[in-house]
Amino acid sequence: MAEIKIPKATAKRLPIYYRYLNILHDAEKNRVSSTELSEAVKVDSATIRRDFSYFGALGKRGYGYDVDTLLKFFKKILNQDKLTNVALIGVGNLGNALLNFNFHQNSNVRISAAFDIRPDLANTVQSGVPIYPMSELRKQLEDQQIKIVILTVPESVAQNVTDDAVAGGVVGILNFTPLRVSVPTNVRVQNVDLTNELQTLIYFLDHYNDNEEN
Ligand SMILES: NC(=O)c1ccc[n+]([C@@H]2O[C@H](COP(=O)([O-])OP(=O)(O)OC[C@H]3O[C@@H](n4cnc5c(N)ncnc54)[C@H](O)[C@@H]3O)[C@@H](O)[C@H]2O)c1
Repeated sequence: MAEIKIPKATAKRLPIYYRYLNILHDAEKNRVSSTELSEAVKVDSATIRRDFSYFGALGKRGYGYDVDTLLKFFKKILNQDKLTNVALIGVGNLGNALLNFNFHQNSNVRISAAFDIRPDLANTVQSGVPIYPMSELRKQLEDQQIKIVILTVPESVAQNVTDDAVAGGVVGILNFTPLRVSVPTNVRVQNVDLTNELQTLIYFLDHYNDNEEN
């Protein structure tokens, strides 16, 4: 399962499919056609069929896709059957908001540790998450086997903090800072930029008058 290589665009759509399949499952639906799925998740059905084809012949002509089979499959591929602990570095405005937002309710991801340089924050608990001083970063990452961090520190320290996290064994970074951090090739960085997202939204509203994915 882990060896399946899928295009990035397909990988991005997997959580969307997964969420909708859960809704179907809760509604006790046994099967779904690519057309139905297409209308629900707003991805055209040819794309859905192509996406699913990367995983082998999962659908049957005239029957559609078996919801439970798909669900099991996606659960496995998205690692939803195991809890992933992530750490957050930088407990400021944005960091606090993310700590407050309980990821665990909707997914199997949980922020299990947070770090900050502010001495008054160290050894406190915010939104149920323990805050550690930066001096404990490596030890905690290693002890808790955390491989993913959310980066919400000021831009000026983002590279240094990234280097420390990578030295602690981190292989995935959700980067909220404006800096495009440099990492070794085995580390993956996902940048989140709300300004970009807003600009993309405005672009699509200006250029397309329906909400089909183009
Ligand atoms: N991607 C987005 O859409 C988006 C939106 C808002 C903010 N941001 C970015 O997120 C980051 C945080 O923004 P904010 O408003 O929460 O800032 P903030 O100043 O409120 O918080 C930053 C926190 O990082 C801590 N910190 C500073 N240096 C550190 C270090 N070396 N190690 C560990 N912790 C350290 C500070 O003590 C503070 O608690 C900034 O880089 C900002 O540009 C991104």
